Amino acid sequence: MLPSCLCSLRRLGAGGPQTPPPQCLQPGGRGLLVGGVATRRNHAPWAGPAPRLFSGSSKSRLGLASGLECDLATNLVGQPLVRQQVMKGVKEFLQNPSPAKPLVMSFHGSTGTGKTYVSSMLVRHLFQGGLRSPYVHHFSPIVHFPHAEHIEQYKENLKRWIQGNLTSCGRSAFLFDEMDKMHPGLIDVIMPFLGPSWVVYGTNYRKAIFIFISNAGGEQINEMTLDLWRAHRDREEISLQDAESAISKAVFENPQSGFWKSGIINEHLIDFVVPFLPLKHHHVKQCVVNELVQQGLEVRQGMVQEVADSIPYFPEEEKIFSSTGCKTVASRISFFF
Ligand SMILES: Nc1ncnc2c1ncn2[C@@H]1O[C@H](COP(=O)(O)OP(=O)(O)OP(=O)(O)O)[C@@H](O)[C@H]1O
Repeated sequence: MLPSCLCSLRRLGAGGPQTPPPQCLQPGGRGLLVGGVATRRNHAPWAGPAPRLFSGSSKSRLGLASGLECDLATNLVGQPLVRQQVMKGVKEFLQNPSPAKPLVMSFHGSTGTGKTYVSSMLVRHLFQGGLRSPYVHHFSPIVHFPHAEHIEQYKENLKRWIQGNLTSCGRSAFLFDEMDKMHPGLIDVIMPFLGPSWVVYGTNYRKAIFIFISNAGGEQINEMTLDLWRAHRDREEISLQDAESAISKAVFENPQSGFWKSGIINEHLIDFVVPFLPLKHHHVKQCVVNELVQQGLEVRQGMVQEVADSIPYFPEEEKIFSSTGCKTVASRISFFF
């Protein structure tokens, strides 16, 4: 049973106007890691309380989780397993004032299935300002770690960046996009931050959130979903265990993957491996409707059908699952409107 629909509250500013986060804000607290180099030092020791959103009771933290749950239920199309897994992780984590380890989730699936969408939804509910919050750190290999020859420097910078920001504010989130494009070996530098150890370099890192996003395992998930469809079974019947082992195998066997031979996988540091399933035609139609509503445009069924029909589907013959998920929906609407 869903909680009463509170999801519009934060979007409308239920947390009040966008007040600057009073706590955890330290000089140099916003900065960018450009080309693997922090543009501002961010290591100021900070003894203040956690950000407002995290400093309340476990009840008020669970209120944030309810908002997320509602948003996922209302806007995320065709991914009940994702909803279930993400909410399980977030609720358990927020409920516990003293978590045993950071929350580490890894999102896998083919393009346009909602990985980035869900991660930004998650941080929007948990952090005022969402992706723009100074406590949310978003890394993209192409932007932040572009040159393989600088990997040692990147490792040092990344470790210092995480350490500095977690020393300043333990309730921070770190998003690693396009893990399949990350240089193998780089990500292992953050291993000490992902485990249950109480203190690393003098700080408790158990309250952080780490999210990895990648296409790795997407083909295997699609294949498993297709097999279910051929067996006349629901795509949601995909077993989490099977999906997890297929994903682990796929990332582990790919020498291009950021997780290749990674201790993060070996040491089982990921708490939730979240498979994003390929979307069907009717899901794409729902994405079109959502997009029209969001853009304030009139929803005309004929046009919804046309946009959904214009997207490529696989397998070639039966055309069951969208090859690009809902990714191109927004850009296509202008052609048909
Ligand atoms: N399951 C979904 N439910 C609702 N909207 C979706 C879903 N999947 C994708 N979308 C829409 O498509 C857009 C692109 O999706 P998103 O960026 O999350 O894809 P992705 O899985 O991260 O893809 P990629 O692997 O290419 O980065 C989203 O901003 C959202 O509007």
